[in-house]
Amino acid sequence: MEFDKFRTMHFPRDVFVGHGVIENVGGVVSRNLRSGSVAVITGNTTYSMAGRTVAELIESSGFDVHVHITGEANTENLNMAEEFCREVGAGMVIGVGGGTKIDLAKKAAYELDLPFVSVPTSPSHDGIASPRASIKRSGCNLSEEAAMPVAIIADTSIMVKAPYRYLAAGAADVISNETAILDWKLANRLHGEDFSTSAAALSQYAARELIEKAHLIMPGVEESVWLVMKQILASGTAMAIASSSRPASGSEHLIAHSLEMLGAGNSIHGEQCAIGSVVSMYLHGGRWEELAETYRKIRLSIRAKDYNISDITMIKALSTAHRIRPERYTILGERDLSYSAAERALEITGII
Ligand SMILES: NC(=O)C1=CN([C@@H]2O[C@H](COP(=O)(O)OP(=O)(O)OC[C@H]3O[C@@H](n4cnc5c(N)ncnc54)[C@H](OP(=O)(O)O)[C@@H]3O)[C@@H](O)[C@H]2O)C=CC1
Ligand SMILES: O=C(CO)COP(=O)(O)O
Ligand SMILES: [Zn+2]
Repeated sequence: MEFDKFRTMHFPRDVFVGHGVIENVGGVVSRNLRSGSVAVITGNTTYSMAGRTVAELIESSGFDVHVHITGEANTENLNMAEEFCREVGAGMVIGVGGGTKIDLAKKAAYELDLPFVSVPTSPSHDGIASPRASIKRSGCNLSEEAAMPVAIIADTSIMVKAPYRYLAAGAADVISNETAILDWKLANRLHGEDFSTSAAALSQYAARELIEKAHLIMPGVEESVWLVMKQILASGTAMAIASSSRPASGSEHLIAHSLEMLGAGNSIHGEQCAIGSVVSMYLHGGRWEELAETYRKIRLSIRAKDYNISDITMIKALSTAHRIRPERYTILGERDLSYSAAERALEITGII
């Protein structure tokens, strides 16, 4: 019998995590830059937190470096980042910042076929170590294929300075893998969707580690950033194995995306995923109370009103979330949840 299964996976060749690892940036450039200059994509705040240091370290290693300061991850800023890389003759793109700067750099590098290096300054979600980028297109921010970092330099002494809320959100993004895996298994059982045992095991391991160690996730503690960052890396690797966000994105992410489109108040990605995972676990008939308790331990609210999300918006977001990515089957099914069923699920779980 002929064996015609194949899959291509891309992994980083260097991963540096911990105190002061930013010092490794010069070495990373010399190992990965074949020709041209280095383009550093960063933000206003993150330039002073880390972007400037990255540029100085690269320059003092003898390379030509150019800095581009940008804003949110939308198509306009992506086009400008690509244009900048072309103008400066970039042979490598380095993203220094939170999720938005990493995604712009990652997608620009992918479009220009250049090596990409991720220097996250905030542990806000697992996209900082994955081959996926979320570029806002027509109000939607589903992740899309992008460059896998050739190197990740996650300096915990910089990341601990980001507001604690981002650390809790990053942890929640990984913890919410619990429901993503249940959804993936369901899609495999009901529709024969391809399932990777290794990607699922890694993704679930990352979530379980953070659930078991939630009491150690605290504001202002570098060790907590280390703990979460390790599992962000594991979750990103699971997505690299699957060449898809499937191991880390199921119904809870559909609810998060649905909220983004309908009005997510002042919530950020990981907080939306936390809310989504609790109600989704309830719909799966699983231990949603364990998830709710874990989020309480890491000081992350799952109450919609704490983010200025109205009950009506929350109910509508849950009820219609399945429409967002119809090809990715989840517990939300293929029809809108009835208003009363969605309302009941959200009331029982304490979200509204
Ligand atoms: N690729 C993927 O798979 C995923 C991507 N996303 C996307 O990621 C984005 C959200 O990322 P997120 O990190 O929350 O948002 P931002 O990149 O906007 O960062 C949030 C804020 O934190 C600041 N900041 C970052 N690091 C530090 C630090 N060390 N100290 C002080 N301030 C800091 C940033 O400054 P500055 O102004 O300099 O940027 C910014 O003002 C969204 O676009 C979302 O769609 C979400 C999930 C998955
Ligand atoms: O946020 C992600 C994984 O945590 C990416 O998920 P999406 O592909 O649903 O955008
Ligand atoms: Zn996510």
